[in-house]
Amino acid sequence: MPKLAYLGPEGTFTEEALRILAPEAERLPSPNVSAALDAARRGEADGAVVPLENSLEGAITTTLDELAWGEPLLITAELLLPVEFSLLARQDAVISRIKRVFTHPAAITQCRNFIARELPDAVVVAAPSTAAAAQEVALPGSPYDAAIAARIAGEHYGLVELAAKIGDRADTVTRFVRVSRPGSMPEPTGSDRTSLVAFLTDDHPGALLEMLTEFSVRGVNLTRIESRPTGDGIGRYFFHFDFEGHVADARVGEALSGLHRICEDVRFLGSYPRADGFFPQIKRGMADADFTEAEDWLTRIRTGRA
Ligand SMILES: O=C(O)C(=O)C[C@]1(C(=O)O)C=C[C@@H](O)C=C1
Repeated sequence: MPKLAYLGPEGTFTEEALRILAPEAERLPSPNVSAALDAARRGEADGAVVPLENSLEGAITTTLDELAWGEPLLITAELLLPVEFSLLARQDAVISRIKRVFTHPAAITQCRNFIARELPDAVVVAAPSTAAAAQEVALPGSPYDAAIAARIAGEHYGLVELAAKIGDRADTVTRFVRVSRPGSMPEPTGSDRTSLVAFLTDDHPGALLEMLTEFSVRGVNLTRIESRPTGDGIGRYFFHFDFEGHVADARVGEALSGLHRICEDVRFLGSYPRADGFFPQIKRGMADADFTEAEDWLTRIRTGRA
């Protein structure tokens, strides 16, 4: 039975994602995303499940940076989880008397309208996770009056639900990934995604365009691009890419080789089945057979057999 670290404690959305991605796994709650990934790196767990992006808020930057800089980890699976938030408090609480709210920063962003409308005078404080907030609010002497978390966290920590579905949008989803130490990779399915980070050699006009061209000329469709600061000064960025296809696909392999040639460094973050099951249309001339045929043609020319 694999052991997977996750952003805990019990009752986080990440735990819900883990239960769906790996129902058989033993669960190791961690206090934050970095700790969950470190548990996987150190071998205390066989892998980890962490949030990567949200349909309303965008990238979970801690996860992006951890995957870019720390000891390499590979994404082996992804999951899209609808997220619904509740306002949770101790027994007998009333909304009008809530002055201090505790929750994860991602939840603050996703419930901005509710907070402005229903809790205009409340101070909202960032918690390590939504479930950590619920756990804290349940303590008798807690300085917080309410938590914003999943309903299940309220049930788990004995809180009452003062308001349900308080997110700004009903259709918000968070994308979670399962990661493990480099080793075996999921086989291509035809409905795959690949992730990587690329570091520029130097800053020059068209540097990003040159990287994008490596994808574009091979018909590789990007599904996410993100720039993140390198930390070396204002204006210094590296890039995260998610795109359709598997590293075993010729067009993806060629795009990766191209990036490797023009970038200072490229870190491969894994090829894995897409959660939405979408099978992309492969552009004319970009299927594996087209690459093989072109390679054979070139060999015939080079060996004087054309
Ligand atoms: O705090 C949690 O419950 C989490 O699993 C983290 C997290 C996130 O980082 O985005 C996950 C889903 C929601 O978008 C809000 C918080």
